[in-house]
Amino acid sequence: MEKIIVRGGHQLNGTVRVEGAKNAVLPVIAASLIASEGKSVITDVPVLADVYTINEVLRNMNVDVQFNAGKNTVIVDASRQLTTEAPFEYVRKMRASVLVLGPLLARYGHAKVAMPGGCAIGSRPIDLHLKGFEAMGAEIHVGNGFVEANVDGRLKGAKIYLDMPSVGATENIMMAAALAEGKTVIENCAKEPEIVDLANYLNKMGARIVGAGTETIRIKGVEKLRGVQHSIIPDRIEAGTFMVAAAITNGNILIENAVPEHLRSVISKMEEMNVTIKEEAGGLRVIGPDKYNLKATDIKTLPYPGFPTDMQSQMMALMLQAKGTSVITETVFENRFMHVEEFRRMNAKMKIEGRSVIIEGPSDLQGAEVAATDLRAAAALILAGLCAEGNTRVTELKHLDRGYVNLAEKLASLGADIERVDDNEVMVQVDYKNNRIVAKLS
Ligand SMILES: CC(=O)N[C@H]1[C@@H](OP(=O)(O)OP(=O)(O)OC[C@H]2O[C@@H](n3ccc(=O)[nH]c3=O)[C@H](O)[C@@H]2O)O[C@H](CO)[C@@H](O)[C@@H]1O
Ligand SMILES: C=C(OP(=O)(O)O)C(=O)O
Repeated sequence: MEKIIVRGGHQLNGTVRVEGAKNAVLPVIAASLIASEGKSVITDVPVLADVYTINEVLRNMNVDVQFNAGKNTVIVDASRQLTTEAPFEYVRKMRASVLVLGPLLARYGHAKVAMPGGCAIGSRPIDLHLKGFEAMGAEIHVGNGFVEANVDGRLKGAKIYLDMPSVGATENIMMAAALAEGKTVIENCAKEPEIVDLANYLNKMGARIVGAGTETIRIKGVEKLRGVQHSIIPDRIEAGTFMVAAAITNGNILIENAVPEHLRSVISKMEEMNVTIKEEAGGLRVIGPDKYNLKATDIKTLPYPGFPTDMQSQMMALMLQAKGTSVITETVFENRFMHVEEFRRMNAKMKIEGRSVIIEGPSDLQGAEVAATDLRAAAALILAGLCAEGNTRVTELKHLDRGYVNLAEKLASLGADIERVDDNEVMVQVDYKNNRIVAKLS
């Protein structure tokens, strides 16, 4: 079993560049299914396991997908006749596979996708996606582990109010509505930067979408969309993860390509904790205070522009180092605290009370063997390892590889003592496409 070994106690300094956003590239690649003419050329694509998975989902439907990982480019040609199914083997690996539902339904009037189950962070139903399609005239049938959607002719534009601002439902409905007959209005929709990126992409393809990034998105359906070029926005969660790496090690890191406007809630909370953050031409500079000058604070995760749930576990690692009592309340997912037990194995002083975690800091963290429970938990445990005494061994790296490109290598380039090793603790390099070791480095 592969693991990452971190030996704590090193200050991180230097420059690091963030990749294109995982949560933007997945819907953008899914949306490429709608283009019945031309090729889509997607650039700034991060080389992640999830990108390989979404590419496989599309190939399985007869889409021609070329991934040039060296150039961070995916070229999608969906102009031939496609099949309209996504089996469980893909949805199980990556829930974002359900994002093919909207594009397929809009283009072919039919889609069949395996029902995603729950996962380590909560039950994660897709009822709001399905309600949206139903409002546009689709018939939905759920059975035998699949959801099947059908419509005679084209979907019809509709007024759709989302009970909660779901990112995936907003994306799926927006993609479906782009090809529907007439006008669709989505109210109480998600406002994440990744929604805006997807709307920009669809508009370049010929869609007519306004209001992305606000509570109400209006879409005038068109008959056809064509392939275009699009570059993916930078990953705000990867940027936030490096912000914590600087803050937790009393380091000084310039995070290139970070977009400050996408990180306002994270910046403001870290500033409250005494972290210095400067916007520079090249990106964001983050300077951590001495361990005993990090101040405790409270956070509550919320839909954007609130504090992102995808930064919750990394902030928890930082709060373990802060002086005083910090409280984290998770309101987006019902069960995103699996990492708490792992932190406890590292001598963290914290307890769960309902949807909150109460952290008494600063903890004298001790290295231990810990298992990643989801991808952000993987990053958070590595971050805690950066300031723990002794060796921290993080296992279950399949979660990490879904969402971070070479995190260990990037942290090492900033001065961390960290390596990825195989069973025999020999340092390795990994091929994310085939999920196997390609080189032993020591
Ligand atoms: C690939 C991707 O972009 N993933 C992100 C996306 O996930 P995802 O799109 O799955 O997250 P949602 O915004 O849909 O989920 C938010 C909440 O709404 C609930 N819900 C959602 C849909 C639905 O039909 N019914 C329902 O009840 C979910 O269970 C959850 O409690 O947004 C999350 C919230 O910012 C992030 O943590 C994920 O990293
Ligand atoms: C929860 C996440 O992703 P996903 O929705 O793909 O599981 C995440 O990126 O932290």
